[in-house]
Amino acid sequence: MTEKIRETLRDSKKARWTALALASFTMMCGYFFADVMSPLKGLLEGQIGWTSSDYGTFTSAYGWFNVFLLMLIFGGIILDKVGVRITGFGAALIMVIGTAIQYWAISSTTLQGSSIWGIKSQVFFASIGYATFAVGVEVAGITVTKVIYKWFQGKELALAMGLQVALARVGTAFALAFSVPIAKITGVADVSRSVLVGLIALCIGLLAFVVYIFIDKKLDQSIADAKPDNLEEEEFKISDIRKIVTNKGWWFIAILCVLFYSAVFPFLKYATDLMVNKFGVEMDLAGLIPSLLPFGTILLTPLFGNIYDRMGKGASIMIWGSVLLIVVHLLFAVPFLNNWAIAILLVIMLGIAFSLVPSAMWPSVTKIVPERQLGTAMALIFWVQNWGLMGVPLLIGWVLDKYCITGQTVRDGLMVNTYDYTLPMLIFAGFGFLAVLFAFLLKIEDRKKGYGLEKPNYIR
Ligand SMILES: C[C@H](N)C(=O)N[C@@H](CCCCN)C(=O)O
Repeated sequence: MTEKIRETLRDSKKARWTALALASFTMMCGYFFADVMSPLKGLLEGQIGWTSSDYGTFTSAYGWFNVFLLMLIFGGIILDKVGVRITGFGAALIMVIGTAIQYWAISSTTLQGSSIWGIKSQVFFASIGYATFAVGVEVAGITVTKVIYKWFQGKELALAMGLQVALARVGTAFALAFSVPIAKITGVADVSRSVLVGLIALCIGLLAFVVYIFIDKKLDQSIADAKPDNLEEEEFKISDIRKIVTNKGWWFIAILCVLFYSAVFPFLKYATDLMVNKFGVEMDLAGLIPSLLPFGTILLTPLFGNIYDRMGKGASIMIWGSVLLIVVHLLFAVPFLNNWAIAILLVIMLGIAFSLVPSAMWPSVTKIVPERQLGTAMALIFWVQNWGLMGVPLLIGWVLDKYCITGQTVRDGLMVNTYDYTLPMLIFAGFGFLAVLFAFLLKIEDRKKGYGLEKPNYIR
């Protein structure tokens, strides 16, 4: 007698894609807000008198609570202990609270003129708001990974994760493209207006997650109904943290992650300046070339995810993506390749690398650790990654000031330094070399342990 496999809600295409759309929408709003201030640096200086170091303090706040107060790790543990509904709701709420604090700080006139611990009060509270928001958005990021695994395991797992990342990139692209127009919409520039739009978007994102909670409850009910013997699943224990950090495969992914992302996100922070100094692009247009990066990844990340689902080769995809990263940064370093058309080509190639690695890396984590440890494992990877995202921009800034100043010039009526970017680009290429090494180690470990990284995710 053949036993019929009982279906759960995840077998309904409509239900699982709706669940993905809701959770990804919340993340998209988070990514929009994460970058809403990036194009406003000049306006912040002009409108509310922020200096470059004020702006630097504010951006570095992203890691304050996540890295130093270990909030990200606590978030992962909470996720594995209490599940996606409470954690996701809490994370989305924290994003809203952080954003509201930041909006209050930026729009308030009462904070101007005073300081706290040597930091302008307005910068201080805006940074506290941003640091709070960062806890929410990072914990939401790991929660969404678990949400996607819950719905898409054995199905279109990497495609779904790729689509989630693609929607997040849409959020980033919207912030880069529309933050300045929003601030200037009435003709009088007001940076707080863009922050307010981000706050409204996040409130809608919170509502979307509330709707998700209802579908998630139905999924759990359908799983319980379908389980014939009603076996209790093993629960996450604090001792599982030891199991994660003694897992070599997990370390290889965490190190690959910090190396790869350190050669992309921190590079983007200096890319506009690189366009001016090396490729001779006008200041006003220089930001346009790096801003092309998210657009390519919107199409390519799900495409590569789909390839991984159907054909496997996850570890190989990560190796190829890291090799491409080296090629891009080495070509950026070659002094005579200084035509802006080459810069565009290299950013497009970087976009391909930045689609290849994430499309394979995040689904691969689910093959290396069991579901009950997924939140904590992801949180620990993000934590390691956040050190790189915080430290590498500081390292590059220090290298530029110490070794790369070539002279001075007048731009926009201000005397500024000119830089030779060869050394910073070689440093980024060095991260790429190490990333390839760890991607290979991961592939070898996969062969030894049989994680199935080279196998398709889709079980027909
Ligand atoms: C910045 C954040 N820690 C991060 O690494 N985000 C990834 C996407 C993670 C997707 C998890 N479902 C990114 O590439 O933006």
